[in-house]
Amino acid sequence: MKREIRDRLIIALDVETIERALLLVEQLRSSVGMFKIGSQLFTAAGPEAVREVSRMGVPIFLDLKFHDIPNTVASAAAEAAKLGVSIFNVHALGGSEMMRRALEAAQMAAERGGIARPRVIAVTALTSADQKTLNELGIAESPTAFAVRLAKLAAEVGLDGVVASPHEIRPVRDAVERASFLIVTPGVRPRWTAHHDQKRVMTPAEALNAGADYIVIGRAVLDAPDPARAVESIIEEIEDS
Ligand SMILES: O=c1ccn([C@@H]2O[C@H](COP(=O)(O)O)[C@@H](O)[C@H]2O)c(=O)[nH]1
Repeated sequence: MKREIRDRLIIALDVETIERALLLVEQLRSSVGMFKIGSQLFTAAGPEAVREVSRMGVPIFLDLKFHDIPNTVASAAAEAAKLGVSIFNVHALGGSEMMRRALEAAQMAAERGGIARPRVIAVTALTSADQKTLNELGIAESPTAFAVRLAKLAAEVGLDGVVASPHEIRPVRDAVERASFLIVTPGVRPRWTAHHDQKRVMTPAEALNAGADYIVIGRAVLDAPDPARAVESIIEEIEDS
């Protein structure tokens, strides 16, 4: 059971340098299943950050949330596949053609390179968004209805899953019949941390119990004086729940 929980933890390497990222990977690799490289590290250090972390032999979720015209996203998707990441994502708001082209391009690049295709997942409603945020954008639906609608679109296109807040896990599972549909869930907070800018939050245990395949954790671990100890505390909190 303990192994199973560890495998479902993704640590967000939201740091400024490759050196700090590699140190975190070294400290945490035996405690977590995957590492996420997002906008901060990728903008600071580029694809070399992905290559360096990859050299450490750990799976990577490339969280760049591609959202552009289909041709540009397809080209970026091919590059993501060539980097050998396990998962990358696009914004579902880019629409079905954009998502389909991303999937096809990743498939083709992986076949050409003789490597496994990364799983391609879609961001639904950002976990930092609440009803006010959606209203600002002219969206009257609740965050849950909005996220479920986008998840269904991603599933229809054939994507492998979604990024969804803890509050949308059960509704998405109910709406998408595919058992293998991956749900990756940020916006989780152990009992002992602040919510920061995250709005639709639950604890790690609640998110896993609701059916998340993976939970993503950043600041609760990155800001801790001892990141390895913070991960162990999170695992203990999950086991005690
Ligand atoms: O809807 C989303 C999509 C992605 N994220 C990313 O997950 C981590 C969460 O970090 P915390 O410090 O644990 O809040 C971060 O890299 C986000 O870019 C998200 O939070 N919500």
